[in-house]
Amino acid sequence: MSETELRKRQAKFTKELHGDDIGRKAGLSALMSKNNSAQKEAVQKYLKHWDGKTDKDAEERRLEDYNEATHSYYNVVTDFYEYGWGSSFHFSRFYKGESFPASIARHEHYLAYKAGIQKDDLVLDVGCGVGGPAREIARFTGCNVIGLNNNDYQIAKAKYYAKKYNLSDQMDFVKGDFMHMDFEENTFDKVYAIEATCHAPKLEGVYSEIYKVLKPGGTFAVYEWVMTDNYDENNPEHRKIAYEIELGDGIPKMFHVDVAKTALKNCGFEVLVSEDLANNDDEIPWYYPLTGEWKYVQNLANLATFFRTSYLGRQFTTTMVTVMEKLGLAPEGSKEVTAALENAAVGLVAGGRSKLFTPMMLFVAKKPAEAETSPSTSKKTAE
Ligand SMILES: CC(C)=CCC[C@@H](C)[C@H]1CC[C@H]2C3=C(CC[C@]12C)[C@@]1(C)CC[C@H](O)C[C@@H]1CC3
Ligand SMILES: C[S@@+](CC[C@H](N)C(=O)[O-])C[C@H]1O[C@@H](n2cnc3c(N)ncnc32)[C@H](O)[C@@H]1O
Repeated sequence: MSETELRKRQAKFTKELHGDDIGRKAGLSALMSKNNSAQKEAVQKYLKHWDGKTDKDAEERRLEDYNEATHSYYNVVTDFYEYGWGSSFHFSRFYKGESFPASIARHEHYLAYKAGIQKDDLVLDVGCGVGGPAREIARFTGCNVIGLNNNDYQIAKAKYYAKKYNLSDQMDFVKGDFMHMDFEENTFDKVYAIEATCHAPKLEGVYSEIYKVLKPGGTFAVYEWVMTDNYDENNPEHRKIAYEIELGDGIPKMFHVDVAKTALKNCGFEVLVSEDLANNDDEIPWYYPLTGEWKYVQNLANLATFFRTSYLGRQFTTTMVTVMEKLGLAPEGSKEVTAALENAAVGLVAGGRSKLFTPMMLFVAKKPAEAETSPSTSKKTAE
């Protein structure tokens, strides 16, 4: 199917699934408004690739179908993410006494700072979600942001929030696959990506597209999801953790940190910073909201978030969604989505505790000032 046909089909399906009036409802009330048969189809489209198989053929199929698989994943999890986490879909470090939203915002500010984003810069947010980080970074720096996303539902939501918070003049959100970007070469002053490029079937593909659209001398900063140096692909215990993360988070294949670093260099980037922000002595680990350990609760105002993300809260949500599905209040397949998200939580905590995995491998990379983009090279690596 051609790219244009796929886009049309995905846009039509989004209308069927979520209706026309996207934005006003979020979380469980948005879930309750979804079309039943479309939801069932979306859940099947996502889960068909995660049938427990970890052999090369199964992996190959997931890599090939990355666009549809991820599109379907975010069609079914976005409402749960907003309900449980908020509108920035990423992790962060936690300082003692710091509230949950403050730490999420600080993580975004830090990336903007490392990327050197300035007032009036034109910035690309690769895999922008519903625009939480774009809104924060635009306010923080005064830059202009284009958010790129292959999920129509999230784009509609991001546009709705930008308007609601009077930020439409500073940002726009466009549909597109980050493996094949439509922007002109040398367009953006800075590019950032937060916990999104791990959905790529090949990191060289997305990084080379970023290189292409970045101006010479421009900076790309990314929080990458990778398996660390402690990870051994041939160790079944390790592979199980990686698979749980892939399944629960809609990722075709978790790559090793060296794969990411090498990919950046192969695309022509000069890697200025390469640091695992999770590899530290922080008293409060990044994955604490998913562990349900009360000792880490920093702020009573965040109790609702803490409860929803904790093991107990997740069981509560699963039970509630199961009952809602039985009563016809939630669309069919919602229960399966909460089960997949449970895998995500378990895999992420196991990966975090064992330091086999990090969601915050910070890379800051520069496109050399004298760089000439050769379309043939960037095309070749994108394939
Ligand atoms: C998928 C990628 C690359 C990044 C997303 C990171 C996180 C924002 C999510 C990873 C697992 C998610 C879960 C939830 C919210 C968003 C995540 C932490 C829930 C807490 C949402 C509410 C559900 O009832 C349970 C979910 C568990 C997993
Ligand atoms: C975990 S979310 C992170 C969103 C956002 N960066 C944030 O922190 O809130 C990953 C995002 O990547 C987007 N994404 C995944 N694959 C993509 C692709 N091939 N092209 C464009 N966006 C993609 C998803 O739709 C989703 O918005």
